[in-house]
Amino acid sequence: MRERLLAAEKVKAIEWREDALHLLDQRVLPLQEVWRSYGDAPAVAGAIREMVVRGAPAIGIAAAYGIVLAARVRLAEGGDWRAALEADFQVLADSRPTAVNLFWALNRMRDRLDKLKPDDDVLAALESMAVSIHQSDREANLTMAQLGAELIRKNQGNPQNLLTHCNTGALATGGFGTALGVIRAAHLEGMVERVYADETRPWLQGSRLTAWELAGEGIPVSLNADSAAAHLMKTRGITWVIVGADRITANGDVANKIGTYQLAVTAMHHGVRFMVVAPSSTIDMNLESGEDIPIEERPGHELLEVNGQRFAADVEAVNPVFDVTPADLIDVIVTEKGIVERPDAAKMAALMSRSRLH
Ligand SMILES: CSC[C@@H](O)[C@@H](O)C(=O)COP(=O)(O)O
Repeated sequence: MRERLLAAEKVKAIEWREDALHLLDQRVLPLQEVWRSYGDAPAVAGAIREMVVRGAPAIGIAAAYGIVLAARVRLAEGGDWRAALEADFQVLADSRPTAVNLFWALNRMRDRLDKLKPDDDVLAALESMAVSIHQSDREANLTMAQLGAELIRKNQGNPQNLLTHCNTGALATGGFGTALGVIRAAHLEGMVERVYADETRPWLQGSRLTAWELAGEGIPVSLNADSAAAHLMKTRGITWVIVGADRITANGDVANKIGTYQLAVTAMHHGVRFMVVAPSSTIDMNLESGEDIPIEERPGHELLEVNGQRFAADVEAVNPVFDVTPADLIDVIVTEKGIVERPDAAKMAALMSRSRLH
C-alpha cells in the first residue's frame, strides 16, 4: 500500500535545494503556480504569516529550514552567533500562534543546537535535523493514511461520501497529507463515492487548494459553501467528516480551522462519524484543554474583501481563524502512533507514550 500511496503523490509545496528554502505560493493557487525562494529567518517568518506556506505541519517544516538559513547568516556575521540566533527563533515563533507544530519544530532545532559537540559542523547538523523533520512528517502521513482508510473500511459499506474542511493535503504537510491523505488512500482502495469539500471561508483553502488537489488526482469532489454542510449531511448520505488539526490538547480537544467545531456538532446530530487526523507533533501535552489554546485572529480585510476588492458594508469584521472542537464530539483521532477512539486524557497519555507504528 505504501508504494501505491507514494506513486499517487503529485503535489509538493516545500523544497530544500541549493541551500535555500523554496515554497509554492499558496496565496495564488490554483490560478498560478509560483515558487518563491527564501534565504533568512525574517523572510521565512513573513512567508508563514502571509500564508505563502500554511497548514500546521508545513509551517513547522518551513520554520525548521528557517533556522538553518538563520544559522548560516549568523555564522557569517561572526561574533556570538548562538546568542544572535535566539532573535531568529523568536521571529519565527511569532509568525503564527495556533499550530503547535511550529513551536515543536523550533524546539527540536534548539535541542539539536544544545547537543552540538565542539567539533560538529553546525550547519550540517541543523540541516540534517530539518530534513529529518520534513521526511518524518511525510512518513507519518503515510502511516495515518493507512490507519484512517482502515477505519473507513471497517465501519461502513463502500463506496462512501466524505466531507472535509480546509486543506490538509500535500500542500499543508511534508507531503501526502493528513485528513486528505486518508481520503486519498480510501480512494485508492475504491472506498470513495464523492468528497464534499467545504470552501472554508474566508481564506478559501477548500475551494482553492483542496478542490485543486483532489481534482488533480481524479478523485470525485464537489465544492460546497460551509453553510451547506448540515444540509449535505442530511441529504447526501455522508458517513464521515474527516479533518486535520492545528493543536490537540492533553484531554483530546482539537483546534482546527474555523468552522470545524460546528461540523462536529452537526455530525453528531446526524450520526455522521467524525475523524481527526494529525501527527503527534500536533499534540500539545503541556496544555490541559482546548480552553488554553491561543486562537489566531487575522485582519478583517480577509473577510471584507475578495482579491483586494471590498464587497462588504462598512463595518468591523471579526476574524478568528481557528476554533476548538471538544473531545466528546470526536469519534477518533488518527496519528502515526495509532488511533484513539472517543479521546480523553488517559487515552491521549497512553498514545503519547507509544512509539511510531512504522
Ligand atoms: C494538515 S493541516 C491541518 C490544519 O493545519 C488545517 O486543517 C488548518 O486548519 C490550516 O489552517 P491554515 O490557516 O490554512 O494554516
